[in-house]
Amino acid sequence: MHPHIKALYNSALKPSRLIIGLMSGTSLDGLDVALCKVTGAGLNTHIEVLNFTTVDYNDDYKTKIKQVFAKRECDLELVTLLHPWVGKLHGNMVNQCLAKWNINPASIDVIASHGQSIYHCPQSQHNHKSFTNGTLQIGDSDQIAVTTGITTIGDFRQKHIAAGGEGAPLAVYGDYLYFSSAVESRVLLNMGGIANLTFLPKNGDANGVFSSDIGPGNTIMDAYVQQHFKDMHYDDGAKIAKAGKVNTPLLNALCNNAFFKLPMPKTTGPEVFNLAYLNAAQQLTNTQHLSHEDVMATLNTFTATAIANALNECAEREQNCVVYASGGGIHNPLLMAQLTALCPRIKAFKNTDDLGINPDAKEAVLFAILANECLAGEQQHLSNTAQGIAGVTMGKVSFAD
Ligand SMILES: Nc1ncnc2c1ncn2[C@@H]1O[C@H](COP(=O)(O)OP(=O)(O)OP(=O)(O)O)[C@@H](O)[C@H]1O
Ligand SMILES: CC(=O)N[C@H]1[C@@H]2OC[C@@H](O2)[C@@H](O)[C@@H]1O[C@H](C)C(=O)O
Repeated sequence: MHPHIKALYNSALKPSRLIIGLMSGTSLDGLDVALCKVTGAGLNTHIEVLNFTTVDYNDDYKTKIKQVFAKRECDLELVTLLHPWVGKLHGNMVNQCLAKWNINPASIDVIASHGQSIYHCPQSQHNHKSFTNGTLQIGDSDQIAVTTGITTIGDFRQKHIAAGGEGAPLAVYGDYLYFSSAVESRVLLNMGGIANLTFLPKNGDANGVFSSDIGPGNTIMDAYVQQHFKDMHYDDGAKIAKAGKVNTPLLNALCNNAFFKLPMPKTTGPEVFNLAYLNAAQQLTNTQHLSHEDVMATLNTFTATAIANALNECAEREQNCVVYASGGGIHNPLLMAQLTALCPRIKAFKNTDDLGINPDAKEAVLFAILANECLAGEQQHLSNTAQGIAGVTMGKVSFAD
């Protein structure tokens, strides 16, 4: 037997494994690195996050990725070069974290790497009759494995697509295994660049479970701030939005998009919700003259409205749903206040902290769970074609040498 296969086999047999989850989201703020002790598998999974950090990206990374990010047309040579370059960078970032945490790389069973999404196009979004769904993540796992010396499982989304899914949201698998409750109906709400939710009705009935993107999270607000406010990446504490007034015609135009009319589950991305989307809505409503504060106030309310509509749909399906939020949006006080006001039928708004997972680390932890399932899961517990949940094991294995 190849020694790497033997090592993986031994890892799979252990009662618990050390797995580093890596997530690089659509906000391009940094690489989330979560060192997890994962015990068991399937519905008996237990997670302890031993260390978590976000390694900030420098301007060079952001500039390079933005040249190809969510762009229908771009330099294919640059995409080809970025794939190994991002992988190597992520590998180096893991090495830095391990050194800082004083952890021997040999003690890590595997790295679980999401990579950097650069384009996402479900069938509902592209106009090619001869294609189904597509998504592309760069940051080659072979580079991470060779750079760190640690076996790396990556490229999770392609199997989902191969099995008929849209390649996202994958959160549903980990959310179901880790957060479902027999006594409480839960909605796991993540507000990163794009907002998504997982609906977990109480009683553990897997047939009612689904996960869906629901609209922009921070993506348009971030893009607007970056375009108009020098050296700012986002609207810290919603200070800009709080100083403005919502423009109703612009808000209505922003809310008028085919994506919002599709039933859940569905996926989207910054390919749709971007500055061009805002510009088109401003032109339509003749609101190009608005102050930056008024635009940000309107964008904040647009984001809250789209999220609230989806949460209210969940509240109609199950009474007394409790929302457990995660992602950078939880740090936006205006967004959170609007959500609470717009969702009177949601029993309570909490953070995943209340369930033992740091809300900023949640997505990186989810990929650690997916890698754990790839390695030690005995079978796929969740499968529901009608809800876009492919009953497959995801992830590709890269060895260090
Ligand atoms: N103090 C704060 N005030 C307002 N907004 C904040 C604050 N802190 C973080 N955010 C928002 O959270 C964003 C980062 O969120 P997060 O790291 O969850 O995104 P991501 O993982 O890249 O996204 P995705 O889940 O779509 O892949 C920031 O760009 C910003 O918009
Ligand atoms: C293609 C892609 O990277 N999609 C991300 C993005 O960020 C949030 C939302 O859009 C979600 O669909 C997905 O990530 C999470 C981790 C998921 O798959 O569950």
